[in-house]
Amino acid sequence: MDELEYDVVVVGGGPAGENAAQYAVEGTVVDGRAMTAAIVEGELLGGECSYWACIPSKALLRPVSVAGLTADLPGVSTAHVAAKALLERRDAWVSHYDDSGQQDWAEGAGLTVLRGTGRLAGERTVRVASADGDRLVRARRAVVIATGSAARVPETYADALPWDSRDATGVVEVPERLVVVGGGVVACEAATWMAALGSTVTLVVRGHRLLSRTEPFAGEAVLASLRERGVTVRLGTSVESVRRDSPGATGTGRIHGGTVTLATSHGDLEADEVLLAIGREPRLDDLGLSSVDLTAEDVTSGRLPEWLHVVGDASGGPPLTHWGKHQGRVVGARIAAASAGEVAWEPDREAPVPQVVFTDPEVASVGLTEAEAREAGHDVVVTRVPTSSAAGTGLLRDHVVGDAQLVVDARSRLLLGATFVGVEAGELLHAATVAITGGVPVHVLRHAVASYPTAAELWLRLLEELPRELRTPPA
Ligand SMILES: Cc1cc2nc3c(=O)[nH]c(=O)nc-3n(C[C@H](O)[C@H](O)[C@H](O)COP(=O)(O)OP(=O)(O)OC[C@H]3O[C@@H](n4cnc5c(N)ncnc54)[C@H](O)[C@@H]3O)c2cc1C
Ligand SMILES: NC(=O)c1ccc[n+]([C@@H]2O[C@H](COP(=O)([O-])OP(=O)(O)OC[C@H]3O[C@@H](n4cnc5c(N)ncnc54)[C@H](O)[C@@H]3O)[C@@H](O)[C@H]2O)c1
Repeated sequence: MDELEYDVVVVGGGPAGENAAQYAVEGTVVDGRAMTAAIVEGELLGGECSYWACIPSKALLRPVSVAGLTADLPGVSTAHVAAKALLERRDAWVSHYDDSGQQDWAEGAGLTVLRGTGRLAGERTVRVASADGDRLVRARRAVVIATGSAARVPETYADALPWDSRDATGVVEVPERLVVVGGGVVACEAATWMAALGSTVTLVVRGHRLLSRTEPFAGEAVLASLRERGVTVRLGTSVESVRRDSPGATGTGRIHGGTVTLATSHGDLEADEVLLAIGREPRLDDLGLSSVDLTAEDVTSGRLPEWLHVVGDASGGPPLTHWGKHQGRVVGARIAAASAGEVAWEPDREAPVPQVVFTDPEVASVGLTEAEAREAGHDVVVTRVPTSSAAGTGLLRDHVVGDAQLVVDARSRLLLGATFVGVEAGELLHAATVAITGGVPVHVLRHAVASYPTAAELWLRLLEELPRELRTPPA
């Protein structure tokens, strides 16, 4: 069997793994020699994000959102979604599922790409299996697990071959009637683009609200908007069994067989396809963890030997590309510093996790919700204003929906969390992330002047709503 050796071996070439490898080797010279790293990738370099998740979903959603905007903006003619052109835009953004551009990037960054499936085969050792045979790859310094996550498919659904998020982002055949199970991010975003492509969408949600990890007002705004665009949303509804006529593995994005019948707690539903969007799980099975006496739980709880690291969705942390990339940069820098006998600098304050849900209206949040902050024992002050309350947001379209909210700790005067719903929500969020990361007290934040008339003036509205005693420095 061929044997290879690198300083760092990263298993999984998604955004998290790519960043870990890049930061480990970038400019790092040890004993007069540049650090080397290999990325082991079993499918497409660039990972789920580039081909089946963030990129195709946002390529599909942006024109839908712009078309909605033109219908609400006098002075321009109203645009309509053209399904074929929309799917072509998606295909262009996923480079027609060809990763040669990513391969070029990796080589340019000095990284070696090993094609095949990686499994741990003892300490600092990865066995890479491919059609050309197996290779044993040894890591002089570190191995990084960056294998991402896979959609959850419970037994109840398995025989019906439901769509998962890969089918929804890679849609080729648009089902006439689509049932989406789940009320989270994938469900809300996919319902938006599938309805725009012409499906009659029914969202079946087990809980009593959408986007349950965000502030209730955010889920309510998305619920109203989905209903307005013709999506039927059934809250508090559980799926008890699923039956399908002649299921068939027809390929990603194609309808997987005949009519699907879902028996729910509120009666039967029939559809041409069912999209399962009920969460994801770290991809840690079949990774050879037992060869180093570890379990999947050891990995997700961080109980790892010093030579082994985990980043991205595989870590069990927030399954978001930017978070996985951040973990990748931190771990890569730690490996680089340790190789040089140094310790990488890291801030004391834990970085907050931002997220933008690209529904229309957008939902953007960072840090703690009001409920989470109270549960954590903070002395909480909440300030909330309509998103329409700044001239800069009002100018952007005729009907500005949604609210913006800050959650502040009254004792420290620090921002604990922020939620923006509506126009420019995703862009308004970063100021909150900066304020939390930098520990900027709200009485100082009031002096960060936003230009008139931009959406950022919403910050002024929010900070003006704070109680007077929080608007000036403590005596
Ligand atoms: C529909 C959808 C939309 C999303 N939209 C967003 C968004 O807008 N913004 C956002 O921040 N996040 C979004 N996410 C989440 C985002 O896709 C993930 O958080 C991100 O892809 C995780 O990156 P990763 O590198 O950890 O894993 P992945 O991107 O999953 O990459 C892991 C890589 O490892 C490879 N691999 C796995 N096992 C092995 C093995 N044993 N050997 C070799 N290779 C292996 C896989 O082939 C894959 O290429 C979305 C997710 C979905 C499902
Ligand atoms: N814009 C973005 O940042 C973006 C977009 C898409 C996905 N993502 C990431 O991908 C991850 C996965 O997304 P997701 O929507 O699949 O998961 P999610 O965790 O956001 O939502 C899952 C939903 O399914 C429900 N659910 C769980 N088990 C169920 C069951 N057995 N039956 C019925 N309902 C059930 C949950 O209550 C929840 O409403 C998210 O956590 C998110 O971080 C991010």
